[in-house]
Formats: sequence, C-alpha cells, structure tokens
Amino acid sequence: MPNILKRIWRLTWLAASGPQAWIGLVLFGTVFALIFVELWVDVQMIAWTGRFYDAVEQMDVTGAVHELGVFAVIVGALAGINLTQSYLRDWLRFRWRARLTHKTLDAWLGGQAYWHLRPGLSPDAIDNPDQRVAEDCNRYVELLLQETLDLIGRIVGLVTYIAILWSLSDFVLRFSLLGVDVAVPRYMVWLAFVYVLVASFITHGLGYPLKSIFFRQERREADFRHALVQLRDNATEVAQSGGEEAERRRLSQRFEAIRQNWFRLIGREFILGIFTRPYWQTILRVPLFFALPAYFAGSVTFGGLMQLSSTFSRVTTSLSWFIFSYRDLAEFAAVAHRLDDLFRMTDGPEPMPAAPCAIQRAPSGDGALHVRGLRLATPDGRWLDAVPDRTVRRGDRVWLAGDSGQGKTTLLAAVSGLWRYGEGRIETPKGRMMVLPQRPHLFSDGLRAAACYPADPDSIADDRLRDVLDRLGLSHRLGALDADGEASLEGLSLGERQRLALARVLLHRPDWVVLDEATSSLDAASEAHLLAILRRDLPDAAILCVAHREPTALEPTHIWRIGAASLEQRKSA
Ligand SMILES: Nc1ncnc2c1ncn2[C@@H]1O[C@H](COP(=O)(O)OP(=O)(O)OP(=O)(O)O)[C@@H](O)[C@H]1O
Repeated sequence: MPNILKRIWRLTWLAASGPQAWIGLVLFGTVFALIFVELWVDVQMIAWTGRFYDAVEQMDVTGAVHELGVFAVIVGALAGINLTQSYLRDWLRFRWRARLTHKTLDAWLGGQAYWHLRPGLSPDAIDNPDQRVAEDCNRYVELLLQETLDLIGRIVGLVTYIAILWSLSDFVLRFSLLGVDVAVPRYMVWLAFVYVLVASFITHGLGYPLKSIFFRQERREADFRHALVQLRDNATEVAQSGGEEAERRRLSQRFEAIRQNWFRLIGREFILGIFTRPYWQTILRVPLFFALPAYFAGSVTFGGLMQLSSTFSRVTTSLSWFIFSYRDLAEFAAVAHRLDDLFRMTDGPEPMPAAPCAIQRAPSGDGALHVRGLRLATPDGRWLDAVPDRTVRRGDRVWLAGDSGQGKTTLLAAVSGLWRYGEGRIETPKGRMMVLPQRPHLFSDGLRAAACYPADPDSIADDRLRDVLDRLGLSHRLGALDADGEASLEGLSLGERQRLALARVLLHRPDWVVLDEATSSLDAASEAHLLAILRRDLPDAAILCVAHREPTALEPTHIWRIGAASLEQRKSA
C-alpha cells in the first residue's frame, strides 16, 4: 500500500508541477470549491424532502405546490454546478495529461533510454512503451481526478451527512438479546458504519486479484497492437513471402492471450458484482426498513422518516466509495505501477547482469578518435575478438573491414557512445557525428522531412535541398517533395532510401561520418559516384565506412580490420 501511494505521489507531482502550474491548481481549487457548493445545495434537498412529505401527509396542497417550485430551483442549481464542474475538470485533465506526457517523453528520449531499454539489451527492457506514453498518461490523469475529487467529495459529504443523521436519529433502539435488554441510542448512525465496514471487507476479499489482471490486460492489448504495427511496417516482405498465414497465426496467438485474460477479468468482475450489485440496489432501500421501528414507535413523522432514509442512504453511499470504486481503483493502481516503472527504469537503465560494463570513455585531448585495448562483449556476456587499437583523425577515410558477425556494427555503437558492454578505452573527439545504417528508417512526415532529418525542414533552404537531392540521383522524386506524409515516400527502393540518407550527410556536413553498409544496395557505379561526392564535399570530415567490399571510390586512407584474422594495414600514411 505505501508503495502505491508513493508511486501516485511521484506521478501526480510530475503532472501538476512545472511552468504555469498555478493554472492547474486554480482549476483544481475551483472544482474542489464546487464540491462544497454542490453539497450545500444537496443539504437543501434533504431539508426539502422533509418539508415536501410532511405537506403531502397533511394534505397541504398549497405547501406541496410551493415545494415543487423549490424543487425545480434546486435541481436547476445542481445541474449548473455539475456541468461547470465537469467542464473545468476536463480542462484540468488535459493540462495535467499534457504535462505528464511531456515528462514521460523526456524520460524516454533523454539518456537514450528508448535504445537501452530494448529487449535483450537491459534486464529492465520495457514492454510496449508507446502505450505507456500515449494511453497510460491519459488514463492515469483521468482516474486520478475522478478518484481524488470523488474521495474528497465523499469525505466532505460524509461529515455533513453524519451530522444531519446524528441530529435526525435522536431516538433509541431497544431489543432483547439472550435475555439481556439492549438499548442503542442513535442506532441509525452506528448501523451505517457497521453496514459499510462489513461490505468493504467482503469487497476487498472478492476483488483483490483485479489489479494484476488489469495490468496483464493492458500489456496484452498493447502486444496485439504492436504486432499489427509490425505487419504494416513489413507489409512488402510479408506479402512477397506469402506470410499471411504466419501473420494470422502470430496475431491470433496474441489475440488469444487477450481473450484468456479478458475472461479472467470479467469472471473476477462478475464475482465482485455478485456482491456489489445487490449491495447497490439495497443501499437506497434498506435505510427505510431500518428506520421503520422508529416510525412505528412514533418517534418520527412520515416526512422525518423519508428524511432519515435519504440521509442514511447518503451516508452509506459516501462510506461505500471504496466498494463502488474498487474496479477503478484497481485499474488506477495498475496504470500507476506501469507508468512509475517507466520513470524508474529510464532513470539509468540497468545493464545486463552477465555482461561486463568496463568501457572507459573520455573526451579526446587532440581532436582525434582513440580506441585502446578495446574488447566488446554481447549483452549475454560473450566476448567478441579484441579490436585493434586505432586513432582516427579528421580527414581520415577508414574502411572498417571484417567478416560477418565479427562486431563492426557493435564497434560503431560503442564509438557513438551507445554500446556499454566490454572493456577498454575510447576517447571521442568533439564535433558532430552522423551514423547511416544499412536500412535507413524514414518517418512518415514526408520526403522533405526525411531528407532534412533530424533538422527542422524549415531550417534548410529549398534550393540547397533540391540541389543535393538532384546530385544524389533523386531528381525524379522532387515533384513529391512537398506531398503529404507517407505517400511521398511510397515505393522508394532501398537504394533510393540510401541516397536519401546520404543527402542528410551532405546537408548537415558533420565532422564524423559513419557509414554502416550504407551504400550496400547501390550498383557499383552509383556507389562509386556517391562516395566520390561525399569525399569531395566533406574533405575535412573523418569517414568510417563499414563494407564487405573495399570502397575504392572513397580512397580509404586506412583499413581497420576487426575479428579473428584482424590485421591492421596502413594503406597510405
Ligand atoms: N543485442 C544483442 N544481443 C546478443 N548478441 C548480439 C546483440 N547485438 C549484437 N550481438 C552479437 O554480436 C556479434 C557482432 O554483431 P555485429 O552486428 O556487430 O556484427 P557485424 O560485424 O556488424 O556483422 P555484419 O557484417 O553481418 O553486419 C554477433 O555475433 C551478434 O549476434
């Protein structure tokens, strides 16, 4: 329990703090104040109940008609308060959701947690982070406001209603138990507490597994959505390999997991409902029966009986908040757990326990990249062959060679600061580094954004962009430069994607260019042409090129061969 409260406190602080936090607090304060106004109007309704039924009992037509007018005013006021409260509450909900979402994005993107927390790279790998950012933030704030405002309203209401019930039930219940005469003064008040206490215990006993079932349900729903996104991302490969059946199997398996947990969920809700539904039905009627002895004894009038009954219902409804909110509270706890986990794990992702994490990093003193005594390991603790020592200076063009699986990509990840498993020393120079992978990913914001990535497309002059794309052999796509979204990228071949990625290098002119088989899909003549452009346009940049064939057009100044048969060769001084 204290853990859940700590989680809720941390997340709520994140959502409610920050610049212009006062707007959120004013909104919360107003909604809070409206709870009191609503309560005051409701108390008028209780008083009205007594007056109206007394008028009915006394056949006082004028009095009853007058009370009907009062009733209309009270109901109108309640509707106005409710409407204002719900508008302000929704406004506040979005404010806090926005703040929590931005904080979640900061945690996810900052420190490159989105890279480190992938399955296989950290024991803390997070399942479906996209759902946590998009949905959990929304649901958390929704449930937070719903439950806290409800709870506050109930507590304030409870105090008021108990006071009224106390003053109304100033009569004694007398009965005989095992020959002993028992007298319970103000028995309606005590009865309300006993009634709800017993019901709360039963509710918790029946509903406690709900939190973990909700947790599992959210994960499985997200897994299913993720599988559908994967199908969309790999549509061509699936279609060409006739993978529809395999996809259906994969999707059906994930859906089956949803189904199984869903039935666990509704089964548990059913069991809980067996108790809470009848309880909800009786809570409004039973008070009348409890108060009947007092009525028959002549201690209260008919109006007083109705007043007593409606106050008792209000007290027990307020006290029963826990029972009626059990399902939502269980969901709230599950969402808070998931979101808080994300913050905890992104705050310094744990390394894999079996893998050594002894790579020392330091800024280079002479503007060159130095790799000394480096030996990389996989996350499961397998050592790769030692990497030969190497210094790479600005203007160097290095062919990084080695057999498949020897660790070239891993070395580049270590050099760029991502890979942490291994030992040795890497001194990295200042300056901008750009890494181009074999399959450049293009986001769906369109051709212009893809070419300018990661810069803002508006920051790059149109003429310059067109000139670069033209020189890289993409002039035939220039017509789609400003077309919307994914359509402008549709049908780009892998070779064209690689050209587009090279355009990013020419536009950004980094000091360090790393090409990880980034031209492997081009024919030899095109590859030579593009590498020559790169070499001429960026004469001062250091270029590290991973390729299985020697990139002769780059005129490498060094070969850095890694793997078992590593043999460092110096081609030219
Ligand atoms: N996340 C990971 N978990 C486990 N093993 C990994 C992981 N990443 C890389 N490896 C292993 O590390 C070794 C080096 O992989 P790497 O991708 O660096 O090789 P490479 O030389 O770039 O290969 P290729 O030329 O085929 O691209 C491989 O045996 C690979 O299976």
